[in-house]
Amino acid sequence: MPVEEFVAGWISGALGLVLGHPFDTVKLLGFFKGMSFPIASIAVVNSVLFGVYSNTLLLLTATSHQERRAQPPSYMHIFLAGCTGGFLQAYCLAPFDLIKVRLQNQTEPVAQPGSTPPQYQGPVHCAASIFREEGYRGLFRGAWALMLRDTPTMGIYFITYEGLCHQYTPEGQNPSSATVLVAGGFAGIASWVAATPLDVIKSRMQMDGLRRRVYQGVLDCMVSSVRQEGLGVFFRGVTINSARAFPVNAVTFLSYEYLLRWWG
Ligand SMILES: C[N+](C)(C)CCCC[C@H](N)C(=O)O
Repeated sequence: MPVEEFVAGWISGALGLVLGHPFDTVKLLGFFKGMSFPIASIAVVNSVLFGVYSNTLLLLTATSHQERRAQPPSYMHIFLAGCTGGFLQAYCLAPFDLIKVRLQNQTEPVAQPGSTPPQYQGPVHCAASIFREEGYRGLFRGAWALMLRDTPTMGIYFITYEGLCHQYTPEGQNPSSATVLVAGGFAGIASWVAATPLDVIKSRMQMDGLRRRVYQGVLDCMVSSVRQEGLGVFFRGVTINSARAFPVNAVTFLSYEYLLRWWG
């Protein structure tokens, strides 16, 4: 099994993440400041995404990453490989994302003298507390919504990227850096716009269970959110998600492409 894609996915994901971090922190007005935890989690998650995507394409089309420029796979195959990558990465992402959301939603200031300390002191403490209070399954709270969010939208992600690269690149050549940046940026926006409704639901499910369980499941969470707040609830955060998605995914795809060209 070719491993370059896993490594390239890891490094490129980390670079994109460094760029997107300020947006991510603003998004929930939280104080998720440390970089080491997100870097560690993106290492796993992005390498699973790109590694599984590329190896699924290899299975479906019997072409390696290098051969695919000359023999481009069909959009159906790209979509299926993207969905497979998205599904598996969502499973790996679930506990990390849960911890991120729980930490970002803590509004108490960090350890001020005299005040009650925040419930979670950091990522490791947060993971341990969830495990203690909500069990192993607690670490996967919201995982279903996350899989529903990422499976189709990672298909959209790769289709947009490959489609735009194909459109602006002469037959058989590698796309230029500018093309990769723009195609990557728009791939990020397209998939985030499509993912935002389930992103909202996912975050609510992840916050549920802290005190009293409010939602019975994904569907119940959707229905009661729409009843209380109207359909607009599904677009909450779509602007900030898109603003973040462009630079993050432009850099992610650029470094991914260049690392693979460099090694291949
Ligand atoms: C599928 N979904 C839209 C959720 C994400 C697509 C892009 C993933 C990228 N690591 C990022 O953080 O932007």
